[in-house]
Amino acid sequence: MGPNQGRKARVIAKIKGFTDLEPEASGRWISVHRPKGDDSETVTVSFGDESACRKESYELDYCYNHSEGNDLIFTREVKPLIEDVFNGCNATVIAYGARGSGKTFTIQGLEVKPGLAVLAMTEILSMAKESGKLISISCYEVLKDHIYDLLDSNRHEVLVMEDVARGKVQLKGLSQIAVKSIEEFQKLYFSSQNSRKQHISSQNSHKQSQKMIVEPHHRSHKGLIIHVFRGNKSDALPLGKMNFVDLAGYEDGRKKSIGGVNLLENNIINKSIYALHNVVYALNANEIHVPYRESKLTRMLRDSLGGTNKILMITCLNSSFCQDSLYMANLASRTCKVANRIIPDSTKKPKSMVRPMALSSSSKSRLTGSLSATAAKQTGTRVGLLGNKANVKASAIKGRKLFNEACHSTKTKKASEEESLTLEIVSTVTEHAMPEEDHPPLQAFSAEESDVLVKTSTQETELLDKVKVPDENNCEKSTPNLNSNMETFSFIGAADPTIDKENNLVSVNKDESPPISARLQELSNSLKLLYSSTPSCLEILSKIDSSIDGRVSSEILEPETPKTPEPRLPPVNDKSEIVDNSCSSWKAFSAQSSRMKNSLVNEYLKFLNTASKEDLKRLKGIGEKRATYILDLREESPEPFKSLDDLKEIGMSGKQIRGIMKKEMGGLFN
Ligand SMILES: Nc1ncnc2c1ncn2[C@@H]1O[C@H](COP(=O)(O)OP(=O)(O)OP(=O)(O)O)[C@@H](O)[C@H]1O
Repeated sequence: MGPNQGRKARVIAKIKGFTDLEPEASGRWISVHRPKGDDSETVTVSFGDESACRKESYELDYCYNHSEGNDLIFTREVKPLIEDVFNGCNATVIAYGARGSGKTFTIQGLEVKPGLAVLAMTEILSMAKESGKLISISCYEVLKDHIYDLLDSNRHEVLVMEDVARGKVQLKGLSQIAVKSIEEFQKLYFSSQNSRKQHISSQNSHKQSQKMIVEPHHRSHKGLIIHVFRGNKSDALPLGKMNFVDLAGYEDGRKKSIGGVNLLENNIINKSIYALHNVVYALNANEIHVPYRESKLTRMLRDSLGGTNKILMITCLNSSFCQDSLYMANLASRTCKVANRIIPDSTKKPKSMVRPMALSSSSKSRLTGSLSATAAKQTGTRVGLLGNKANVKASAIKGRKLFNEACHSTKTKKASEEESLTLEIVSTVTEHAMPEEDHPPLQAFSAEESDVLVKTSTQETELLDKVKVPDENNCEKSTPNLNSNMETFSFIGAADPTIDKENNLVSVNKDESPPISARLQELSNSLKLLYSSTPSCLEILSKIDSSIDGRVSSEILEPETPKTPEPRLPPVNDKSEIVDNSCSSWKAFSAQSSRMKNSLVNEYLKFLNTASKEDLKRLKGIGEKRATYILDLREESPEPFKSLDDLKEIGMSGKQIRGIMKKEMGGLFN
């Protein structure tokens, strides 16, 4: 593996080999410049044939050309990661790129031309045999932000359960099957990856499957997890794991026709590709806030991405002209960059190269799936409420990253260390404040319940007990297969040393929001504080409240942390004093008040975007029907409510919305 410049993720590219249908001459579209040959620290990938007056160039960590095969990529890039896994780290290899760019060929391969996962498994099994380690695998797919178990004949949905305090993730319902030979692995792996169509036709009566039948062009991310244990007995603890992810092909959502592919599905896919790049960018740039929560995939991979774990991003590039490959190379190059690496060439992109990442309006974003809009808003809300400088800084950094052309992280190392230190203290307190035996039960929670902090240690032990290994002496009998009694279990390692402090700390303090009730309470307290220090403000506030109009929703700004006003306050019950002497106080208060209202509006919208059905029904004006409709909207788009105007979509008039907001917010003073 080439030099990594101190970054945890390496971003490389692979130009697809030629198939019989593609003439080799078409490969001239991409050229690679390696200044120091194989030892180049970075390479430049240029697009455009020789006659083109202008070439697009991108800098990446490395690029394998069309004639370089999976064997070479394995030896140089993946093999070193396997050593890390046997030393207790997690590693993740992710292939992404335009449709048909060779992702599956790279990860899975063909029976005669094994892909990286198969080559890795061969090596892992050989190392496990030598060192007496148990190996098991899990296969899953992420379809429209839902995860399904591919080793289970019923394709059960898998739930992501997070032990936020420990930075661990449990994938509840995900099968693990112990494997001892490469043949056994290939049989399981290949059939799991290729058998979805059969599954659909054989499960016609199943509701979920029926849904899939009407969408024959569905695409999904597919993943393989290779689990390495410390020993070879069923009670062995996990040592490390290796993930292989074959992301669904990128396709520009603005194309007039995307070949019959569901636009919404395409947007969800693209959004999750961007989300993954945001996470890798944040990790590479050592940022404090890592936006794991922006997609199901990043949430589920969280414990493999952070800390000392390793990531290999493989950008698969079509060998003949493909605009989507250009986008992907552009994205890869941004992910690859850290603050001190600016590539003059790739910053001069035509507008079309950046538009997919720009902020979009509320209604448009539902179609275009603009990640940056979502990210900025979500983070802003969280940051504003946590009310700490480090958070604000993290938000600012985040807002600038991948999806802002000119800016890069400017956070100094010192600042980062200071922030980490603060976080570490908080984390330690959290750990010690809750004795092991007092941990509440492990809970499965979906995206809408994901703000809840969950502790898992006792359950981990229980789950570990359930790990089953094929009988040493009767491998044939105990080897599970897809159609027989598979040993299905889900667990997370009780003493997994690979979960690092960084990841843990970020989880506790940066990435999690308190539940909505706590967040509203916090705002309520700020308002009460403000009110108690300026009794006359209640009157002013009520005037302001009654003047809330549609503009609030369309002018939602990045919310800021409410601050308790500093200025000296006029005597109680003396309104004339207020009028005469508090012009600047009034301005401060007025600005503060509108910030708080914006915060509340954002919280309200966030709640609508994330809350469970039961919680939704607690809101005034939202009954069973509306709650169900809201959940339906969220199925279609992960964040349907971006401004109060969007509430019109659930049949609420502007007047109703204002009334509801007034009642909800008014309730804070009860
Ligand atoms: N290096 C290569 N050499 C020869 N053929 C290749 C190579 N890479 C890919 N192919 C062939 O190109 C076709 C598309 O490749 P593949 O299915 O891996 O693309 P993909 O990116 O996974 O597609 P999708 O986006 O649809 O998932 C396949 O027929 C595959 O066998």
